Amino acid sequence: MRGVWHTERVKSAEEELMAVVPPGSLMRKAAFGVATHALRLLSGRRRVTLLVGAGNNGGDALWAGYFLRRRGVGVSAILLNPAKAHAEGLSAFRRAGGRIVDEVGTPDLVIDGIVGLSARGPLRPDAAALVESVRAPILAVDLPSGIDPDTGEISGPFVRAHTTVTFGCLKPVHALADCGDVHLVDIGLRPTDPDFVLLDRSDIAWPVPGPSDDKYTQGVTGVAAGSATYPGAAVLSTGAAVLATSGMVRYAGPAADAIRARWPETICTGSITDAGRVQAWVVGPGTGTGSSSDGVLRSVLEAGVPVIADADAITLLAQHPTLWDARDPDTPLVLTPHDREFERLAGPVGVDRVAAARKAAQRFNAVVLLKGHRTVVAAPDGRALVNSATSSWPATAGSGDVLSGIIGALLAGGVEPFLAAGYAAYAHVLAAELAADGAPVPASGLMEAIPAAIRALRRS
Ligand SMILES: NC(=O)C1=CN([C@@H]2O[C@H](COP(=O)(O)OP(=O)(O)OC[C@H]3O[C@@H](n4cnc5c(N)ncnc54)[C@H](O)[C@@H]3O)[C@@H](O)[C@H]2O)[C@@H](O)CC1
Ligand SMILES: [K+]
Repeated sequence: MRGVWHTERVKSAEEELMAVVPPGSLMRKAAFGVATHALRLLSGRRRVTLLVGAGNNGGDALWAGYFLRRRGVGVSAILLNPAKAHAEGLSAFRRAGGRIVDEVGTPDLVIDGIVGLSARGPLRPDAAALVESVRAPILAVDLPSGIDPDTGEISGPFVRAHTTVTFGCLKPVHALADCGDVHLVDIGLRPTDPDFVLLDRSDIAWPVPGPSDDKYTQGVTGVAAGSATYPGAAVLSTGAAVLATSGMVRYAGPAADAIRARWPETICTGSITDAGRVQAWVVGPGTGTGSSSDGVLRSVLEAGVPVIADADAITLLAQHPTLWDARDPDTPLVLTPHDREFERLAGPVGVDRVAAARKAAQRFNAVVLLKGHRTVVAAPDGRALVNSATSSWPATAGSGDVLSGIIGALLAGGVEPFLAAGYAAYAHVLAAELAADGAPVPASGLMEAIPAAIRALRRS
């Protein structure tokens, strides 16, 4: 599990550290890390251009230029604001034989030291024009300039980085925006209590049966999904639950025939009232928002077991707030909105997706999984994680139905709701990657790759 810290917290941790280390040493450590990664990217080629802004980010770039010069690399620097360029960095760079130029030229690598942690908003026109003229790969110092450090928002021209070299700890931009390959350089910073986390494969403890388990003890997943119009949503959600657990899956709803035909191991009933006992309910995919769906959602919320409410269930909760009263406040609930569903429920997502999910999680006393290329999971107790897609293949019809089934299986297996949502998001992305293998994949293919994804997770 890797932590991510907001820039204000990073800056105060840096200030504390700077007070006890020799002046300038942090910047030189950071810059040495930049130069090391630049040499790797250059792999023998020898021309670098630095884009140098007015702050310490530019200072890092100039010191990196100094270290590169000492390794015999030809380094030129464009000073965006010559009067405010970092004084020590600039004199070291000049001493080492670095040149000040006006144009990017044709280097093998460009180092972006335009702005770092203190920047807000897109690149200004002069910087944007320079970046536009770059043809070489760009190594960003700390973060790609023009992208908001705390939210990853892109609101105008920005740097497309091949690689980002950052210092001390990860900041939100590294989890929420495309920074290329991200490398972390240790400068001695040791912040605690991250603002949110990123899960690694090795963090995921998928529930597996033990010698004394039977089909019931592993948790029975109930699925209340699908309709005459959308039986496929039920097939995908139920199938995902079947493949994500070796416990039992019960289906209740109007798509029972389709489920029986595709998933013979499922216990099917037409109605939620005679579904039997389950340890978690999945509700919402493809149910529609009519009065019978409203009744089903009410019954599920009253059942007193963990619930994952997806798709139409979210719209129903937004349309009929009295439905919330059906839920015992202690009943764990996971909501899995995409942006439009989120807006119906809690207002516009806005630019800070983590803050939006966190606020909604507190308001609804539920785990909120906000879907996207970067999926955010937030818990009512303030915990949050971000799970990045490795491609956009999961953005396909029915993909969300599959995700809901995986979450349901994990909830039924006793995984706590925040981690159930996080593990499911991770496995979902991995299944999509394995199934796609470079070509479009339908949601049914993604679903069929769930066992391969779990196998890969358990091997790591
Ligand atoms: N504080 C520390 O201990 C360390 C800081 N380091 C570096 O210092 C950076 C932070 O430095 P600073 O706080 O000086 O700030 P920045 O280098 O992020 O730049 C701030 C400057 O850019 C201007 N600016 C803000 N938004 C802009 C925009 N959109 N376009 C153009 N200019 C803009 C500001 O007016 C200010 O002059 C980090 O990102 C990192 O690279 C590293 O040297 C490691 C140690
Ligand atoms: K930068």
